[in-house]
Amino acid sequence: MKSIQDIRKDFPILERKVNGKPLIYFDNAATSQTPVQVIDSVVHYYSFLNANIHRGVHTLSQEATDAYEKARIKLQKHFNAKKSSEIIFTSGATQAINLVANGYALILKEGDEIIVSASEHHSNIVPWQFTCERSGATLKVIPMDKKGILDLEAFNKLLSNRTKLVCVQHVSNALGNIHPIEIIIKKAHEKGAVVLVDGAQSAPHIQTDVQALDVDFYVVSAHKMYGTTGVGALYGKEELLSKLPPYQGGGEMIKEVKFEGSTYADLPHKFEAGTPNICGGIAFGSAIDYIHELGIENIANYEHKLLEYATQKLKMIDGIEIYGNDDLSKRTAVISFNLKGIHPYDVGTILDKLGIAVRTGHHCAQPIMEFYNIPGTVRVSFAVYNTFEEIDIFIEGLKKAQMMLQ
Ligand SMILES: Cc1ncc(COP(=O)(O)O)c(CN[C@@H]2CONC2=O)c1O
Repeated sequence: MKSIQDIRKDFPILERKVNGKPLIYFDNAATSQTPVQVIDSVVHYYSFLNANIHRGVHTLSQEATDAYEKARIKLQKHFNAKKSSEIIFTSGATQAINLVANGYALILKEGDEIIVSASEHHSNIVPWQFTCERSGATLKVIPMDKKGILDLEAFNKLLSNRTKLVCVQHVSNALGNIHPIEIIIKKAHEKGAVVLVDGAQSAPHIQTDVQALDVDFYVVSAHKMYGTTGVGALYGKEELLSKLPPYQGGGEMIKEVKFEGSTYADLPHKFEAGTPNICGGIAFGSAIDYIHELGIENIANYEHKLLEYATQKLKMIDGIEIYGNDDLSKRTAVISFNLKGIHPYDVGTILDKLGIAVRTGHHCAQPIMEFYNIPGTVRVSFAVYNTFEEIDIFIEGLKKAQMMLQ
């Protein structure tokens, strides 16, 4: 992998100052920054390719279609899907989950059960509550321990022939814990249940092979993996997507429209109603190229070093409480913590004055905050362009905040 200094040159935003200080961007779990390779892809699209896709007779439309479908193939290869038609472009992980949840709202019935985990992001809880409200199915929750580790014994007891869906995150956005989805998928399949894995926080750091995992649905957001906002993808097994009713009607997704009734397009278009985020999809392909240029293993190994270094420095601060798995080998580079007697929001506000961007609050994981009986946490999350020196500045800033706020 090229040097971190050379990688940083790929991200123009890292030249920014915030409140007169060099930006230290530690909010990568919320959204990653965008390399010039992806920015150039956006500029190129609107400078040379912009046209509506799929049915245009003119050259521009064909070129834009080719670029969009090439990006789909890049995603297929990156996630090792059997077919490119198993990759559905969405506006992000949230829409991808809602697409599946709305379909199953028409399939499930009273007495069926959906299992989620106590660690989920709201995007992988609320859509399933909709599904249950609309179908009469029941939502069950895998509990976690005080380190945020899922209780697999309890999961086994929850599983039954009533279980139709198991929907869990691969990595916790609030704690960074990596969950054992291989075991979860195996156990769920033994009971005939379908598994959706929320890959929003894992895809930027963990190479995911959907066929090896035998996962049924897997969702990602481009903006968390060096792409742009407003685009993501759903992977689904062809045999399941074929049976899933579409929840968005309109152009693109039809074969024939008659007032007496309409027929749907083949995959993937059945689930891609309307004009998609063409530019975002093409730029997503450029983001995948960027990840391959650096090597996802190299990215993860470096981020892990940052995680170890920051954890070791944080643990030396009196009055700090760090949440999540103590075994850093089972974590991505996300650290949620609190300083005794200090509200996370106040810590984040002071760090911002020092040019340091962290996230504070419940991180769209309110059940986790309720479990710990806290209003929220301070969350730092690293990416491949962060440095050990930035961590040192952050630690000094944190100590300053603690002195000011105690
Ligand atoms: C685990 C997880 N699932 C789903 C989502 C939803 O992704 P989209 O917003 O792209 O649809 C997020 C977003 N992560 C939030 C966003 O800001 N900070 C976070 O931790 C997430 O972390």
